[in-house]
Amino acid sequence: MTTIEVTDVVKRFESFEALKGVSVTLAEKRIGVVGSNGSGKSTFARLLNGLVLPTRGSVVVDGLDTAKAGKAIRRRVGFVFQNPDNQIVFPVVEEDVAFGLKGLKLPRDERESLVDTVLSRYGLEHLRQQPAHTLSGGQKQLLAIAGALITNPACVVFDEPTTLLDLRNARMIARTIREMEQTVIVVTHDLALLNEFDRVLVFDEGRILVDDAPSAALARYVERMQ
Ligand SMILES: Nc1ncnc2c1ncn2[C@@H]1O[C@H](COP(=O)(O)OP(=O)(O)OP(=O)(O)O)[C@@H](O)[C@H]1O
Repeated sequence: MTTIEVTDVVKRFESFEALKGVSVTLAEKRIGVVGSNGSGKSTFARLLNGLVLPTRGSVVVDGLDTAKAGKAIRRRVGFVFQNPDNQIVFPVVEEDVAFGLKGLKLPRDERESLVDTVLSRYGLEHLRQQPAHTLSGGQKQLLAIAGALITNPACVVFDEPTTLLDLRNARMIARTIREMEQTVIVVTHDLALLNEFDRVLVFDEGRILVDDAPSAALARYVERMQ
């Protein structure tokens, strides 16, 4: 289990405060993050593995501060972006999925075996030689998840993982997330995705407005949106 301690975080982009003092400790296995457009959810998600650093305050992951140990934290906390096209960097599926292993200096057979395992876990083994840009939207999202998981992070942050997908692929990704062994933190507008989660945070104008079990938190969110 991963514990992430966010303490009094302000994030400013030039003069705009996207986060206005957020404090929360995340230690549950499945945490959802919802809120209106521009409320700071993506900024919060990116803080959790040091993709964004706080202007004030701190983010500490299992005792490591994101401002000082970003690289070690990104091995522990993976990130899946909303649009898999932003995450796919190599032309061929098997090369792309292996990207996270670069720099780890693994022997070739060990690397190959990790690639085999992760491709088969996400049902992508028959596509391994295929150009990544020819995959369907759902397959690309699975490839992005496979690429984030190949280094076996303890926690994975998803930023709107089902937004670009059709119903069938959205359901497949939802099931994939539900079945993951890792700690997952999911930013989404798809409230049904969070039904069986442990905890839901509702963001509003750069602050956490509600922090509760899914049914209570989502009811407050829906009420507020009316
Ligand atoms: N790099 C940046 N530079 C300037 N402003 C930014 C930057 N990143 C985010 N913002 C601003 O911070 C605010 C919060 O953005 P964020 O992406 O965190 O919202 P969000 O809740 O994820 O929204 P959405 O649901 O639309 O994805 C927005 O007003 C956005 O314009």
